[in-house]
Amino acid sequence: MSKFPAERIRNFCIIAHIDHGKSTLADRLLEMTGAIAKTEKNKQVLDKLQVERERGITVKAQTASLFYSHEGEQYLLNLIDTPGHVDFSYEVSRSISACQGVLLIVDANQGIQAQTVANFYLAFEAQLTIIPVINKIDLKNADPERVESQIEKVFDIPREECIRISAKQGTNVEMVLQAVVNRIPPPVASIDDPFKALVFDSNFDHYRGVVANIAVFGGQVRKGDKIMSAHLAKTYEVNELGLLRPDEHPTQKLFAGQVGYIIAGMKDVKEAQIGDTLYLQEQPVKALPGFKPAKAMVFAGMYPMDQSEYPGLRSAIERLTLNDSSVTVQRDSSLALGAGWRLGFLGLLHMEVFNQRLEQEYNASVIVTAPTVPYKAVLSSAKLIKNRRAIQKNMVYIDDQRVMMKYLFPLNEVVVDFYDLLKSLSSGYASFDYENAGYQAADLIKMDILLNGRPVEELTTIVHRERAYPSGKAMCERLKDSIPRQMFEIAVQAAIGSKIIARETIKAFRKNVLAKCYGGDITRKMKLLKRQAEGKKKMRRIGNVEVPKDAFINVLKRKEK
Ligand SMILES: Nc1nc2c(ncn2[C@@H]2O[C@H](COP(=O)(O)OP(=O)(O)OP(=O)(O)O)[C@@H](O)[C@H]2O)c(=O)[nH]1
Repeated sequence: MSKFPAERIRNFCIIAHIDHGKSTLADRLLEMTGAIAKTEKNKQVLDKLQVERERGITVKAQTASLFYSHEGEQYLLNLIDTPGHVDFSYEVSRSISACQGVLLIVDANQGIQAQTVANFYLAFEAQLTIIPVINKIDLKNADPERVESQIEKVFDIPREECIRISAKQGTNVEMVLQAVVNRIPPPVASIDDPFKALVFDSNFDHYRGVVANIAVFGGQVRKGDKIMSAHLAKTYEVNELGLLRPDEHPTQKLFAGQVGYIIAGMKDVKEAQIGDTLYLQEQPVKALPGFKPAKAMVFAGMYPMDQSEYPGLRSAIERLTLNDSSVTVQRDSSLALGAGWRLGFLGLLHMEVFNQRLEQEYNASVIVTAPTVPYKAVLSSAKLIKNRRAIQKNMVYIDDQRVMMKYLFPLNEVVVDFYDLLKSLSSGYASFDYENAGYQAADLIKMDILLNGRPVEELTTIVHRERAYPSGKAMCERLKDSIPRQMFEIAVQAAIGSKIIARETIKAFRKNVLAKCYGGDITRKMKLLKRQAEGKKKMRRIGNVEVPKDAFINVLKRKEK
């Protein structure tokens, strides 16, 4: 690719509340600039992961470089599509650091939602140019007038700046491209400076090692150059580099202002830290500011199904955390489950997605324990503090139909199923976002779960004293439903210290899988026994009780989704 002057480069990301149409707009922009063909098959092309396609959500930010001709000049537009769900907002803040502007998409029917507000502030604080785009104007009950009023009121952006589009039908999408060129400033990056690039994302490829996504803030880099990373000060030779269109498109060089990928023989995942600065060996530079580390909100234990799978699972977790640096990892071990890790996530969906990616992309099978939130314990005898429930902080009317409320909540109340509950109570109309407000004193106690008298440490929870009885009862009931009957009776109990507060009994039952097999068809018998053995692999033995691995996470959910 020929050298592209920074004045004709625009770096922007698409941010929005979940389902407001980011990925659909990205598809249209890719089609209109010829990056992908216009076919039915090309839907949500930037959602590459299996988990994204299955769940219909974006979890990873993706980059695509587009060429766009405007008034006789060719522009290079670097687009980053970002996730909408609260649990992945870290991806959004990282993407923003590589951009000068954002397209803030708002659904013409739903209007401003919690994530619209949270993402707006991320962009606003980073002082990026914000282009409001009202999407889905083709919907029967679209009300772009109302949404424009909301944007004016909540974000103080004049309504004239809003672009009304239908990403699905392609209406006015050309106006979005023009606005990107006309309103977003080019990156401030000079080709005459020494090479300096920010690693804003990275991936592990089984064959080529680390593939780092970089934004070039100065100078240029070419294949064969010797580069160093500020973090470890190790030297690497650039093997390959290029643009993401959205697939890798190798080039000879990357220049100031460009966004692309680089492969430089980094074999160890620890070598490509997200937020690191790359520079030429002979031209050291001052490191770029990098990122504030993400703060884990939900913690859970992860263990291999079988201890022999420990090394494999360890490298899978290391590689996946390279791709998702917001996960924190600490080694841990448990009597029942053996050696494993304690992982920190930004939320429950984040945890589920990480688990699913481990299984799908790394073929790793794991046991996940019940999620918990961080507490600070004061070890003193009687310090009883008043219960603190949600406290309302403020309330703003966005218009006559919507109100934005701020509450102070115990995190424990929010992480497990608050989001699902809020959605179902409000028939899907309410949305929410949260940020850490620090620790608060509360009257909490430790509740154990016992199976035939033996405590299952993975299911120990910290609960509010007033909630202990109903929560113990509910956990016992759910465990009763998740543990299949076995050859002996099983007592499921919840206890506070030595006091039992709830109990359920699972009756004895002998499952004879051969019962229906009359006569002597040995191959059929073997098949049935094999299937039973496979089922058993998904179980963990605690004392003499076999517990399905899903039980560890299922018991904490109040309702099935
Ligand atoms: N009617 C209509 N539907 C749209 C339009 N744009 C997107 N949709 C639909 O809205 C749904 C969500 O669109 P996506 O593009 O996946 O939304 P997203 O914002 O990328 O979602 P996340 O990445 O999960 O946050 C899909 O069913 C789209 O087909 C539009 O202009 N009109």
